[in-house]
Amino acid sequence: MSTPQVVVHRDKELMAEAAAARLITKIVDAQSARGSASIVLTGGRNGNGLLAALAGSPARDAVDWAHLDLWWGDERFLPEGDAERNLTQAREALLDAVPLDPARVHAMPASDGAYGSDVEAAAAAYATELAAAAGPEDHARVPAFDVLMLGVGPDTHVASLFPEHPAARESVLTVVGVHGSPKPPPLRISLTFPAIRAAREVWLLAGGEDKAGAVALALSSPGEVQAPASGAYGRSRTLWLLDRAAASKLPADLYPAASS
Ligand SMILES: O=C1O[C@H](COP(=O)(O)O)[C@@H](O)[C@H](O)[C@H]1O
Repeated sequence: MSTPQVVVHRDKELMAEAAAARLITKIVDAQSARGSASIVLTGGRNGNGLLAALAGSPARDAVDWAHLDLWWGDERFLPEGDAERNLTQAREALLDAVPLDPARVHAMPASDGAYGSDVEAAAAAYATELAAAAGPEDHARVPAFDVLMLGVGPDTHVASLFPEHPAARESVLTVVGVHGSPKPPPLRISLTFPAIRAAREVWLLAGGEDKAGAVALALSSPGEVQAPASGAYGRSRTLWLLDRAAASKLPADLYPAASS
C-alpha cells in the first residue's frame, strides 16, 4: 500500500492539462521499458476532461497508440453507443482520434451485447478477460496496470463502488455487477478493490467545489466502505490530482504549498 500524495492545481482546466501531460510521460516510459503500456480509464467529468486535454496535446504523438491496452474501471450497463456509457464518452473525447489497436481496447460489455441484460455474466466475462491478460509476473488475477485512474464522486464513490454498497465490501471477485446505484443508471459493472490495488499507480481525480467534502472525508482515513475513495491505492504510488476548489476543505499541511 502506498501513502497518498496530493497535488493541487489552480483550476479544473489546468488539472486536466497537467494530468494529461503526466499520463503521456507515464505511457511513453512504460512503452520504452516494456514495449507496451496498460491504462485503466475512468468515466465522469474529470476523467473525460483529462482525455479531452490529451486529445488536444501535441505531445500525444509521442505515444505509440498501437501498443497501449485500455481497460475501464467501471461502466454504466447500457446499450452499445448509449451517450451515457463511459466508453461512448471516452471515444468522443479521445479514442476515436488516435490509432489504437481495437483488440487492445477492452471495453466492458454493453447491456445489448453477448450477455444480454445479465450484468453478473457480463462482469464475470470481464474478469475472465482481465485474468487472461495477467502474466505470472503480475502476481494477481488482473494485469499490473501502469496507471489506473478514478474519478472521485461527490459522495466519495470511485469506479462504481458506492458508500455502504456490497461492491465496496467485495474482497474476492475482481469485477462485479452493481445493482441499485444511487447515481443513474442503477445497473453498472465495476472493478473491485482487489483489482484496483493491483495497479502500479492509482490516480484519483477530483476537480470542482462539489468534490471538496468527498476529498476531505476520503483523506481523513475513514473506512473504505463508508468512503470508497479512501480504499483506492496503488502498489507503488497513489496520487490525488486536485484543483484548488476540490482541495479547499483539506488541512493545508497535507500538500506542498508550491503545488497549488
Ligand atoms: O458515474 C460515474 O461517476 C464517477 C465520478 O464522476 P464525476 O462526473 O462526478 O466526476 C466516475 O468516476 C465513474 O467512472 C462514473 O461511472
